[in-house]
Amino acid sequence: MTCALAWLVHPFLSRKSSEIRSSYPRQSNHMLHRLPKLRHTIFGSPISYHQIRRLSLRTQHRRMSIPTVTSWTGPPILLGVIGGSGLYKLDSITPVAEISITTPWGSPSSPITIAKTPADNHVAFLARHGRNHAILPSNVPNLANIAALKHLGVKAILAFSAVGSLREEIAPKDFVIPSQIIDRTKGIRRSSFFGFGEEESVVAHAGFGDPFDETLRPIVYETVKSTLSSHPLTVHTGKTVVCMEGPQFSTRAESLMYRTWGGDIINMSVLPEAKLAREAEISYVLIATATDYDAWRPASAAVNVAEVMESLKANVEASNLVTTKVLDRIWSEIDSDDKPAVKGIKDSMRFSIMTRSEFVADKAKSNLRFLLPWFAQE
Ligand SMILES: CSC[C@H]1O[C@H](OP(=O)(O)O)[C@H](O)[C@@H]1O
Ligand SMILES: Nc1ncnc2[nH]cnc12
Repeated sequence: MTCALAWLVHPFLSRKSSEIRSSYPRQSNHMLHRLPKLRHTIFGSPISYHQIRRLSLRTQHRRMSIPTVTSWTGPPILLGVIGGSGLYKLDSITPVAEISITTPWGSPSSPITIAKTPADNHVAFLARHGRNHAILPSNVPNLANIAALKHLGVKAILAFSAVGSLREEIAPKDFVIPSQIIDRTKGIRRSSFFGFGEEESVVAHAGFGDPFDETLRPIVYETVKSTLSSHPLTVHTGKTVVCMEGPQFSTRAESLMYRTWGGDIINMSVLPEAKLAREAEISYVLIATATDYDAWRPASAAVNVAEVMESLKANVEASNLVTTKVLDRIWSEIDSDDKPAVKGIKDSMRFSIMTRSEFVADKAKSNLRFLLPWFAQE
């Protein structure tokens, strides 16, 4: 049944291939000539639009009619968007290129789409569970996702997540911009760029008291609220998200316990994503969309995938509407290093790393410089 439902809601699977092809604007060679500012390189050498065009035709993504590149030298990409369940692409903004990046921590969940907002700002989008939703929450390559976005120059991430509601007043289809997190993951996900792998001998303790960026959170809340003001739903903020391991949903006893702990909503994805963004010195905000009442309501059936899917379609439509406004609004808060949302986090890890650089192995240094270019340079 799960498969059948996934098939129904998945935007690619549920549509004919001809529809998919035509949903992306075609860029003729002529149009590409009219974008002189977009310069791409492959292995450091500049390549022409004709080469990009030829390359892209060789890939499976040619049906999207956007070039596939391995690095980006076009306009700055200050904002990253991570799409969650149901949000495998952004329909409301214009894709201009696709980037395949490999990081010291592997490849991201999906190729990264560079897309243009209505105000012509370039943002990077990736699908957390992959475009075919084939990656379980416990298996999401969070380090690669965050490192790839940071490497592209991203200063803030707007993440989307489908969540269960632990409160009567948060109804399915409501939006929540949470302010706190309770960690109920089970230690099976790597949750730090430090202390593991090549970076085993590097100790760092990032501050995480306010897990979401407190400058951007109220701005995102106000923008989402005004964008959806005519919709029959409520936008909440100042709530706590419980992040559980999954993939199974909670028992009724667990769901009731999370309520006594102060949990308001529950998902399986915000961690370690938010922790890794903090270590990468990227401001992070979550837009959560409620899909169900989890398992705490005595008279209601406990959540199942069918219930989640039912809300998901409306949530995805509303999320696409929200992105048309919120991306440019966030951009205006991060377009210079003097803005509080950038200033507050830039260089913050300089004061969190305990290990002196002379004790760090060369490989660990080069890996960490992919993320934090200033690391061990002095
Ligand atoms: C599809 S129900 C459970 C699944 O949905 C949420 O995913 P995401 O946060 O990526 O939207 C939740 O965290 C679980 O991974
Ligand atoms: N009830 C729930 N528990 C965990 N993650 C979810 N994502 C959507 N609904 C959820």
